[in-house]
Amino acid sequence: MPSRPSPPDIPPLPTTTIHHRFQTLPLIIAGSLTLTGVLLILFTILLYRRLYRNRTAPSDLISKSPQHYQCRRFSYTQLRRATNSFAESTQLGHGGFGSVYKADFPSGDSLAVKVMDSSSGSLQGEREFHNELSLSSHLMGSPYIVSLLGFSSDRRGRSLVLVYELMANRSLQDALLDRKCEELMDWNKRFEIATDIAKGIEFLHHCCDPLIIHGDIKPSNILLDSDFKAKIGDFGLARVKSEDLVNGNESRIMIEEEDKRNDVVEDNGSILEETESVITVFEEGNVLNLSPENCGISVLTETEASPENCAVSVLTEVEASPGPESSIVSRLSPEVGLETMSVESSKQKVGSKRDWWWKQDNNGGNRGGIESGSVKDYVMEWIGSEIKKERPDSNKEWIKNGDGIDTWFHRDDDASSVHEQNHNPAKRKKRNSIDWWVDELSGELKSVMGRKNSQDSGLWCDVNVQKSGGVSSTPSMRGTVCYIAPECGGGGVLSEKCDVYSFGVLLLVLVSGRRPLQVTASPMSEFERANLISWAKQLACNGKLLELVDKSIHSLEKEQAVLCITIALLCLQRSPVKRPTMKEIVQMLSGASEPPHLPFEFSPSPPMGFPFKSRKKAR
Ligand SMILES: Nc1ncnc2c1ncn2[C@@H]1O[C@H](COP(=O)(O)OP(=O)(O)OP(=O)(O)O)[C@@H](O)[C@H]1O
Repeated sequence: MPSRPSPPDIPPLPTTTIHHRFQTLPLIIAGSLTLTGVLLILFTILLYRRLYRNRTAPSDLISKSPQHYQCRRFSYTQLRRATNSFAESTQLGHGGFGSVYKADFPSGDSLAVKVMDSSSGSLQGEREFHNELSLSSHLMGSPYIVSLLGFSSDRRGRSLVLVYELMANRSLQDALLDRKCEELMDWNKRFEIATDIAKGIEFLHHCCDPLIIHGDIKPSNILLDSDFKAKIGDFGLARVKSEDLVNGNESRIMIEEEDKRNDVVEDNGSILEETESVITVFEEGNVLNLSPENCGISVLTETEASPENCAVSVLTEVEASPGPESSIVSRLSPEVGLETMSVESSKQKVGSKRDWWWKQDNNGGNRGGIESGSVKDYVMEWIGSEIKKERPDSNKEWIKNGDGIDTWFHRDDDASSVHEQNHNPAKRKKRNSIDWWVDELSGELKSVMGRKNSQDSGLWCDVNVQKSGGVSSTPSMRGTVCYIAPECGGGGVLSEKCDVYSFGVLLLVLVSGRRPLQVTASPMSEFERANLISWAKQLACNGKLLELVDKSIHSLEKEQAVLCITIALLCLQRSPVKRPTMKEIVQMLSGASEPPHLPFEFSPSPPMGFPFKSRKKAR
């Protein structure tokens, strides 16, 4: 029998191979698991970093390393030693996002050191830090700009410090309004300061490359050296002029907007209707903070409240006639009507509401600071409490009877009436004093957004509005209440004409030696003077410009003073296109061009013979 072929011999697997396979499989699995894990971790880290960067760096500036910037890097220890561990005795002042210290180095040099406050977790200080650094190289070469000399920052960006040249007399705010330095009582010095500031802004707008808009011109950002020569500082809000602005697109939009607004004004003859309000964009870290400490309403004592202080007289009137502070509140409210219109980039009208500023309260959004009630009530309550502190026995009759103050508010001897009677007899629509008082507020305060204590307490309400960093053209930039142009507040478009407006307010402050809004204890009849801008307009209409000049000034050059006020009023025109450029202003101040005429709406009728000799220099 044939034998069945035996199946081919399958060589048995070597036991080592089987063993090896059993050994490598788990290794392979473990290896791929580890690799996947590592990749996942890397991916997560990258994702986190990207998200974190987006959250913290709205401008691409922040992604740049500090080494990118051109000024010197100081070690934190070096600065700490030079400031005696940032001792209070070395503090020069403090702003919304940090304190400034005098740093004395072993070399004998003294510098100013600004420590950005990071304690609140706000990103604004960080933004300003990077903004200043990125612009510093463009700002060199002007004698009218404070030099940024260096910085210090650790790798995690927790301690951010900027180092500047030391300006021995600190800010104009401090020297003129707080310390009332004798040197500044000389008219020539004030005029020189005005001219230097104008030249500084002219440099930003017309000379430096790229052109820069400061965005926050105000006395606390004007610094004075040992000779009281002025330089512009604090470029935390500055930004490069955008292409649109360079190409004139912005002007076109503004002209169109202006034309529309003028139509409205024509319709109803009310300046209040002309006011443009804005949609407010609250950003992280910007909290409405209207605590009394932050409010710069000055209620001066009676001794301080000389007429030359242009003060509001609440106390005398409190005694003389009925009507409590609360009457002021009730009278103020209906008068402050604002048309709310978005000036976001879309230029789309998104809604309309009245009483915008006064009505904003803490009930919505991420605002904080006020527990209940409107800002108006809060501020007025504070004014009231200040008055009561001054005169605890103030007449209780006020509370029962508000007629007196009503009567006062309905006085119609204000500039509007003068103007309307002079220029437009057909439209004798009377506007009372409170209209004038609030006209400017409606423009400036609508964009109020909070920030922490600022020592720029020269303002009606020292609440610096939202600042946005970066030199990009994001529409979230803000300036400071009372100095910010109406069209720039609350996210409006920033143009160099916003700086021109702020310069106008600053010029009035410089000439009058007082804050833009100031409440004092002199006669109630002076209440209309509380708002410097509307008071200046009234005086212009009445042909009494020189009444605005600080009575403490000696060696006054009347012609120059009138020139300054006239330029200020030109700068304060609501229409940005009507405001002069900084180049024109420098020419006016230096006498290189013909002296300007008052804007039509503020000129008395018959037009005030402008008391200038021709100041134009022969070329
Ligand atoms: N280079 C400097 N030399 C001397 N003092 C300075 C200098 N820079 C700032 N100061 C003083 O420190 C104060 C605070 O300045 P800072 O720029 O921080 O805030 P501000 O301008 O007052 O307010 P904010 O920045 O909130 O608008 C100034 O008002 C000024 O008195």
